[in-house]
Amino acid sequence: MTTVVPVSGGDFRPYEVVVGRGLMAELGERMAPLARGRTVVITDETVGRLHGAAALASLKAAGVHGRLLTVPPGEGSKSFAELERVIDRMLAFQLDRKDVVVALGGGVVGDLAGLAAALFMRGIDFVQVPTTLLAQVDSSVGGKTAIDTPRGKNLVGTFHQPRLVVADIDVLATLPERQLRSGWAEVLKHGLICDADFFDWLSGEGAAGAAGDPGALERAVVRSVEIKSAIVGEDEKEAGRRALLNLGHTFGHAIEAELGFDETKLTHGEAVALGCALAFRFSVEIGACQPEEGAKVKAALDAAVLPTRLTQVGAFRAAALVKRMAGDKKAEGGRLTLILARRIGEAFVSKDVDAAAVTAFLEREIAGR
Ligand SMILES: NC(=O)c1ccc[n+]([C@@H]2O[C@H](COP(=O)([O-])OP(=O)(O)OC[C@H]3O[C@@H](n4cnc5c(N)ncnc54)[C@H](O)[C@@H]3O)[C@@H](O)[C@H]2O)c1
Ligand SMILES: O=C(O)C(=O)C[C@@H](O)[C@H](O)[C@H](O)COP(=O)(O)O
Ligand SMILES: [Zn+2]
Repeated sequence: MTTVVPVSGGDFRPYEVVVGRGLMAELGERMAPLARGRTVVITDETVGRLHGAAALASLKAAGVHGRLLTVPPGEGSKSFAELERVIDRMLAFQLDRKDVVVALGGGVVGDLAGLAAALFMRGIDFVQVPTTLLAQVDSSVGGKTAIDTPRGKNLVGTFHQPRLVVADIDVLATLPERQLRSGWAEVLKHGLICDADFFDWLSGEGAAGAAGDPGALERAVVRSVEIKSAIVGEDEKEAGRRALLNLGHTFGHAIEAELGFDETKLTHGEAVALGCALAFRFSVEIGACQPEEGAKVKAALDAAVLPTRLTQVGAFRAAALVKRMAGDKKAEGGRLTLILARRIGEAFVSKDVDAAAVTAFLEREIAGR
């Protein structure tokens, strides 16, 4: 069964997220009304090899001319250098304002291609065809596009909403296990933010999704997209409620930056898992949340073989992590903003968090206490 989740609200043009099986074959047909001219399919080398031909064949069958533009796989492609190269190729292909970019890949391709589309001739349309679980449940929806700088994650970017998102559950069959589990962290995050029943299902019967069961994956993708769509519709530019989607990310992004964005050490999803565990433990420590809730979060993450302790990941300095956290986009005047929780399913934005308390907390975590 195919599910269509609408994304609408605020100032942006509404669009649909289509979730189901066998959708790659329908890509051309679904895109034809948007792509009056040509498309460039931006992908990475791995996804291009596995799914590029199917995407191009589907476009061709619908009379849409497409060509592939390939970037190296990995977080390193979210860079000024790669952005420049991609835009230069788009100019060399003589794309014009009526042409459409297709982002075929995980969150890295989506963030980079989305930013290239936003900048090219001051902005052209783009379509997200997410091929990782993480991209299907999170990065393909909501219009955040960005590259990293050595100073931090996603520090240069725009809000540029896609015209359409096509999430084919079948493409997840080729995804390595570790990537599937990374995406699962963002799925669990959606339950933790605002849907305790969803979290309970994910921790029980639904956990089959983390092991690749397509039925459970489909349900997890649909519910995640519904949750994200509702939040983005209310607050596109993260003036308030959208910051909840950053649960686990203030810690997570700092940890990723300290590891030099090396996903062989820690993927984004793993960083989010660890960040969620830390956010719940800190919430317990300040008395906002009961210890049993933190334990349930850790159990769900452990079951998905995701990290929950800094000591599992590497050696860190608390002061260095807190310095990174103060440079996060949610920080105001260097004062920390954290997403904390009252219970599973009820996260809240906490501004002006005491940096000394966070440092002391992290020192204990680093010492394994
Ligand atoms: N814009 C947003 O709202 C948002 C949300 C969450 C994450 N992100 C960003 O997304 C990025 C992480 O995305 P990701 O986890 O998808 O990583 P990724 O894009 O690097 O993909 C992970 C790996 O899986 C491979 N791959 C992708 N699809 C495949 C498939 N179907 N079969 C086999 N291999 C496949 C890729 O080549 C890559 O090596 C981070 O940069 C993060 O900051 C953005
Ligand atoms: O869409 C959002 O909003 C999110 O926060 C989703 C996050 O999972 C994602 O990693 C996002 O890219 C983080 O954004 P940032 O603004 O904290 O860089
Ligand atoms: Zn994320």
